[in-house]
Amino acid sequence: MKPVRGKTPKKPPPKPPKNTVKDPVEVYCRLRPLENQNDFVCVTPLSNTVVQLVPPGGSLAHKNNSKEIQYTYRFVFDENTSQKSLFDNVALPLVSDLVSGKNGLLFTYGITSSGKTYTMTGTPQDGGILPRCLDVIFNSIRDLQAQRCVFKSDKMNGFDVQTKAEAMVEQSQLMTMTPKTPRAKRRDAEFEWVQRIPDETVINVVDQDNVFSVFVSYIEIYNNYIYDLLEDVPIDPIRPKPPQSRILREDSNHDMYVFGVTELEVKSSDEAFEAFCKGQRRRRVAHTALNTESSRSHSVFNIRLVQAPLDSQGAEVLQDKDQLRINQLSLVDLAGSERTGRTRNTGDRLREAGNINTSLMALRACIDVLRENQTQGTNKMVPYRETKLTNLFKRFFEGEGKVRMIVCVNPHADDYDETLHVMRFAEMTQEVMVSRATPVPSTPVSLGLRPGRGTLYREALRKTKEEGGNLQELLAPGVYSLGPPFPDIMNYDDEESFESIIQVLIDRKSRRETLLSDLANKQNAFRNQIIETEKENVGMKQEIEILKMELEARVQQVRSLEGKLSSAEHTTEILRQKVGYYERSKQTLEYKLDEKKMLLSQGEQEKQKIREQMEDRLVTERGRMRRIMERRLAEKQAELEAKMCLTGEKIQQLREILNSQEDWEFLLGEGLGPRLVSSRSEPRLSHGAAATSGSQNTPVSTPQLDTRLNMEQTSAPLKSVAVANPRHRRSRSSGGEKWIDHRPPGSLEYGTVLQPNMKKKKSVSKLETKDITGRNAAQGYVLTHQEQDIDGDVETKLYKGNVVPSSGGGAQVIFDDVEILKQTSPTHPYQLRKRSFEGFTTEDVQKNCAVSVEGHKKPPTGLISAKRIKY
Ligand SMILES: Nc1ncnc2c1ncn2[C@@H]1O[C@H](COP(=O)(O)OP(=O)(O)OP(=O)(O)O)[C@@H](O)[C@H]1O
Repeated sequence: MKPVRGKTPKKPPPKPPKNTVKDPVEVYCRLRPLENQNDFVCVTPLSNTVVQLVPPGGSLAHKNNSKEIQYTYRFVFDENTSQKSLFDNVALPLVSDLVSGKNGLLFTYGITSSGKTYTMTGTPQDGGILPRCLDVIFNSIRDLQAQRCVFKSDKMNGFDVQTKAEAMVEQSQLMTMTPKTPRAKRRDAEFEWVQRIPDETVINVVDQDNVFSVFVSYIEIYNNYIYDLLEDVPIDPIRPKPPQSRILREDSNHDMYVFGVTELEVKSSDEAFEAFCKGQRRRRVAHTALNTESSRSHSVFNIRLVQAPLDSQGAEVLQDKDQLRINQLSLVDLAGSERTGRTRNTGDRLREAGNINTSLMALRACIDVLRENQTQGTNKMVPYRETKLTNLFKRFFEGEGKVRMIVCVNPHADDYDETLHVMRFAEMTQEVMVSRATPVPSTPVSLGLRPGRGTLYREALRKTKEEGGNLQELLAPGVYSLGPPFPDIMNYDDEESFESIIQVLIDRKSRRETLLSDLANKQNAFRNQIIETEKENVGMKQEIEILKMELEARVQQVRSLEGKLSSAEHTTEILRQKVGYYERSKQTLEYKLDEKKMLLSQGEQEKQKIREQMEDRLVTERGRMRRIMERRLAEKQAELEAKMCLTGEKIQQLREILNSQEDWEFLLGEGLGPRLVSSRSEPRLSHGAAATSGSQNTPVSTPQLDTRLNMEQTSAPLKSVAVANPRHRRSRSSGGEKWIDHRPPGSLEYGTVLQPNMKKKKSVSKLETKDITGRNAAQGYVLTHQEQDIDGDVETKLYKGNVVPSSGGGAQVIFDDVEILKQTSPTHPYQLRKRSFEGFTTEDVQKNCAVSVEGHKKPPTGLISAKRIKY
């Protein structure tokens, strides 16, 4: 049968369903020893699983009064833990898984100088996890390694399988393509590594019917760029250029891989470690040349183990690509997790630190979402795509296998704040669950390959070698043949030939019997196995039925939830539209409000302007008024002073008259007639000339009211003016008294019954001296005064007084009553408004009357302007 070639294009077999059993991410804590034993520590292990953080004075937490915090991990390794012990506990199970066909991820995490690199790489004297992993892998697959180039990368993260002959051709091509150059003198550090003490551990679970090949790749993620550290392109230290970065691609299994990365097939741990050293060297040179810092990058060392079953004879690898098993152990040394603020970086360093943080933050974010999805049943998208690092890790978190993390801690008190973040994140990481790898038999039963064939073959090979047998013979027929080929029989008569044929047949018969009995045993075993499998099958079927029912119920539940979700989405959409509408309305209103505010402020400004103008005008007006008033005041003062001067002069004259003790009769005897004196400009003892002009100038329609009629002898000297004597006052009620009814020309008839009671009267339009002096003098006097009031009505005032003769022959009228007649309507044309004397409404009348009514102690009842009347 022609073997199936690895290059044959074939559809990959469907992936087996993912294992539902899940294990948490295992987190281990390692404390490194202090550099200076006298330094303060902030981290102390309390037990194998618990570690305690105590905030030192000066830390943020201490300022916030935080207390000590305890974190629990799968195991806590104190500062005395050896590299070997750590490896055995943490990494060895991952190596064991790898050779059993399972994936694994191990990463170290912590702040700078916490011992990540020490844990991962270690020292030549005491290797870390990486060299030990390589040692143990090769210790375990030592004799089971495939010939070089039997497995050949298909450049798409997979492998093809080649025959031995093809592999040989490939090898020779490789050798010619990469001629061996004389190795440069090893540096001391590398030489030390060559002399390292390897780990002797061997894993015994390795399938002896398989062959193995180990491939390693080494990449660095720096500023979110991936660099191939095993690439054979020299770096020019004089004119350094950044190396070519690599991209990530997805393979046919939807796993991410670094496209075009150099993957070296290594046949020993030394060779593998040399590749690692080469990568380290390249990393160092690149970082030195570009003046960057290697501890700020993440380094990923991938070990891929390819295994395939041996063919039925146990001699060669089965030429079936589908039977290849490719598993990976990734060892990751993450960059320091310190934050930018603490390191006070600038420029490129800041960007670098930012990128470290970005990828570490992205890792945290992925872990947070994973936790949430797993613990709360949500289905949020995990942001693996955020960074290259998380994208590479996706296959481990989403696929099957083990994920382990070593959180490295420097217990130094100065690092407390950063360490706190690291430990908190590490503890949370433990809540993430990863599917356990499904146990898959290394050689499928369907292939009908006999277990142990590899061992048998190798044993036969060893024996043949030892016994000096024909190796070719052993290799040619295979271990399960019935024996060596029939001898060539040239002559059938030859006895010896028959003998040898008989011997061969006997051997074959006995071998056949052995094989038959072996077959019968195998059949029995196989039958039993089938029965067992059948039983399991029945159980599984029942289980499947139950699961189906559960699934159906879940599907219903999902449908109902989907319905709710869609209605919620609908509601959300409506609400979103409403919010949009309100937002727009708000904007419009805000715009209007702004406009109003603007108008308001303009109005305010105008108001302010007007106010200022008015204030200016007021000030001007006040000034103007003040000037007018001052001028008037000055005029009045001057007038008053003039009056005062005149009054003083008159008083002086009066005093002189009084002092002269002349007889008043003498004055009357002079024959001087009385005359009407204007009271407006005259004092009580008026000057003759002034009195005459005052009486003549009074108009009829708006007469200037005289409240006193002082009838004096016109030619009398000034000193002859009489003083009113109240004792001389006569009563008007005496029925026989004679009245002078003085109506100035132009007076209107008032034709009412409300006439003053005057039996004897003499009507005059102009008062003569003789009317009130002498023997025929009247005793009463009535002055009719008419004027228009503010309502437009005619108001008639009848001023009544008594004529009192004065001692000098003159006479004086003393007013004691006024009647006011007012025409209010056509039917009652007149109405007596005031019956009794109520005082006088004009200032002049009051003034003169005040003198005339001297002697009254009280004003008459109903006096209108009592205060203005002097007694
Ligand atoms: N467990 C340990 N025992 C002894 N020495 C240790 C241990 N851990 C770390 N060291 C020492 O501490 C120093 C810093 O360690 P290391 O370089 O591994 O830190 P790191 O976390 O990798 O730092 P970076 O992030 O800068 O790469 C080294 O000199 C290392 O030898």
